[in-house]
Amino acid sequence: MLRRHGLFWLKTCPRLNVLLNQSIPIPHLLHSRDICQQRWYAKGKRRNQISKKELKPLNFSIPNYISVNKLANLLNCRVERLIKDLTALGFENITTTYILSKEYVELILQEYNFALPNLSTSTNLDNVYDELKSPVNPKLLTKRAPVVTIMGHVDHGKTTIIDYLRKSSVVAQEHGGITQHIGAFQITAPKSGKKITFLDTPGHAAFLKMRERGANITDIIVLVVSVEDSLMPQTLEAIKHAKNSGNEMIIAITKIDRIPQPKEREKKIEKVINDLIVQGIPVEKIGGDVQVIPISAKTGENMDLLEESIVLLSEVMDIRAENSPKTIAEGWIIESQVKKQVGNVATVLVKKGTLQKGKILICGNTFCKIKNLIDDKGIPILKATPSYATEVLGWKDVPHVGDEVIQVKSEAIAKKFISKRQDLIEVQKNSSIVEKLNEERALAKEQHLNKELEHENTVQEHEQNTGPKLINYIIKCDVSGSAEAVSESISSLGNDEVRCNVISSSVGIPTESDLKMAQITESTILCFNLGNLPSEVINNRAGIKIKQYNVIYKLIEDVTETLTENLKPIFEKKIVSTVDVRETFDFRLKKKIIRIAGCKVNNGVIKKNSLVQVVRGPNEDVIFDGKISTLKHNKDDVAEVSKGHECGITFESGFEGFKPGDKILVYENVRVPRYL
Ligand SMILES: Nc1nc2c(ncn2[C@@H]2O[C@H](COP(=O)(O)OP(=O)(O)OP(=O)(O)O)[C@@H](O)[C@H]2O)c(=O)[nH]1
Repeated sequence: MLRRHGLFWLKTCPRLNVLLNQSIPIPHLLHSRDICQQRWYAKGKRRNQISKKELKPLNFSIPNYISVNKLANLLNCRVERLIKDLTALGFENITTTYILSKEYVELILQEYNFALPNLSTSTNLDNVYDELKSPVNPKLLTKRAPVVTIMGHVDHGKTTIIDYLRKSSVVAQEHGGITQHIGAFQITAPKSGKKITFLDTPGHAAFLKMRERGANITDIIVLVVSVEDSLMPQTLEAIKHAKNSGNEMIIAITKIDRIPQPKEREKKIEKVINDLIVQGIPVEKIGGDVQVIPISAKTGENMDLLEESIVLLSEVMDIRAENSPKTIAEGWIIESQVKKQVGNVATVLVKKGTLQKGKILICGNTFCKIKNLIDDKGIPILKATPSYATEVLGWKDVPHVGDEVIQVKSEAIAKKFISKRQDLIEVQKNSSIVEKLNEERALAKEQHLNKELEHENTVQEHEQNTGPKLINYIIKCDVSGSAEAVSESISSLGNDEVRCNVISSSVGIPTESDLKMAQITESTILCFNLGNLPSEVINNRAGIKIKQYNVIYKLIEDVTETLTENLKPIFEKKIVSTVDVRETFDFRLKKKIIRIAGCKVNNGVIKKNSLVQVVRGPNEDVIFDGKISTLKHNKDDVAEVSKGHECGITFESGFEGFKPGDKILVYENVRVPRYL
């Protein structure tokens, strides 16, 4: 493992002395590529100074992964020497079986003065498709409609505003009254006749990620605040996102019809405005440019004003996009799902260019030849221009929400780039497997050493080493946005003892391979918004637990409960009776003399097999902790003796160290309820 901080290059590597006085920050091990790149960069000058003559030819090809032992063989050096050099390079706890990735091997080979073939390029998952895009040509920019996101606290009225705007009832169709995924649609503002595209972001905290994406692909954020509640936690969150995204903002104070009394209404609106000022929003009242519009989406009061404000602001912003016949189309996936009879469908918000039937799009690991474009009213359309959100049919696989869509010239190009991307994913996956393997080996070694030093609390140490207990889940949802959101909201649940572990999250009914994966990983499958599941899934032969939900907080509650049940039990002693030792008797049984405590029960009941502590003196020092062995009343064995009665007691493990004046505390171990 690499050291995370401090000087990286040490004196033991003579070629590295040049960097001795530089402190190179070392990022987390996972970013091995970055680490290598930093080192290459830091050493670039020095590298250029090494003449070609000094370099040794490399007569083997560098494998993607190789153990330290095998590398030493290839380099024809002793493995102890290689380990020493690796330690000097910043690796820790290196063993002969430690696996090195190609990037590290390249670095090491350079240290050993080998001539390297072309180094790994800096292509990564974020930029692998960049070369497909066309550079922006300012001359071709034309006006486009603003993309508006409505944000705010749960139940403050986002859906009702959208509902009013498009005059269709969305509120009534939703499960649990919560908007469960981003919907997008374009309206023509009735007064100005200008177009506005709305993204309907969900109000529940679980959908934070989707909302973040909404904020990033939007031009204007309409922040909805209920006049009755003023700013609430999710309003503050939305303000934070709005500030971070740098989008323009308009405030809509909703539900004003609920306060008909003008003076009282004015007072409440004032309070909301003041709360906004406290949050650093430059509203017009203090000379800022953020407009505040009190509205009622129920009665329609001031709704025209809100639309006009959006149109006006977008005019000022002069929002444009490139859309010439040659422009390569780009956009974002804002929703995706598998639809019965239609197949894979994704809503694409067009950023530039035009989507048309027959064009080919690439997105993540999938592509599509556009079969059809459908607008938000379910009507097929011929093309979708910038700022338009349209359902795109024809995807080979369901694309992920938030992923970028880029037009490509042919299916062959799409396939070529997808395979390039998949190679990168494979490398990344293998890297994490290798890292895990290296860590497991290091842990095993550590545990082996610990075993040698083992003493009474070894078990406890082991528990600490192995980390929290993982409760595994596989998530299946109707749309990929929900799958991500559900995964996001439960994967942070847990503590140091028990944690939720999301094995996978995807769209669609659980498949055979999901069930297999659940069996191998002992996972529960959480189904969200999937409707009725086939009985072969519910009653699967492997007995995999399948749980179904259509309200997100019920799902979170359930997972939390399961995690809580898996917390280690904690017991507390509860005293149920106290007994005084008054005298002691010696009783001869065959050849053995047995000592009996002659006692009186002060309160409660003492039972045969009761757990007891014998305590002594004013500090009640415990001199015995265990079970009683026999309980007698007069000369008879009895099951229990209650308050006020006398009894004779012997103790387990032959304890006879009691004397008159001692006290016996009878207790029960009571399980203490635990919470996450
Ligand atoms: N009287 C009145 N009621 C409103 C107004 N706006 C919304 N409501 C009501 O407030 C409740 C919540 O409204 P929604 O539009 O579902 O709120 P939301 O912010 O979209 O909620 P989530 O999707 O759960 O985040 C519903 O019962 C609406 O009828 C308004 O302007 N006036």
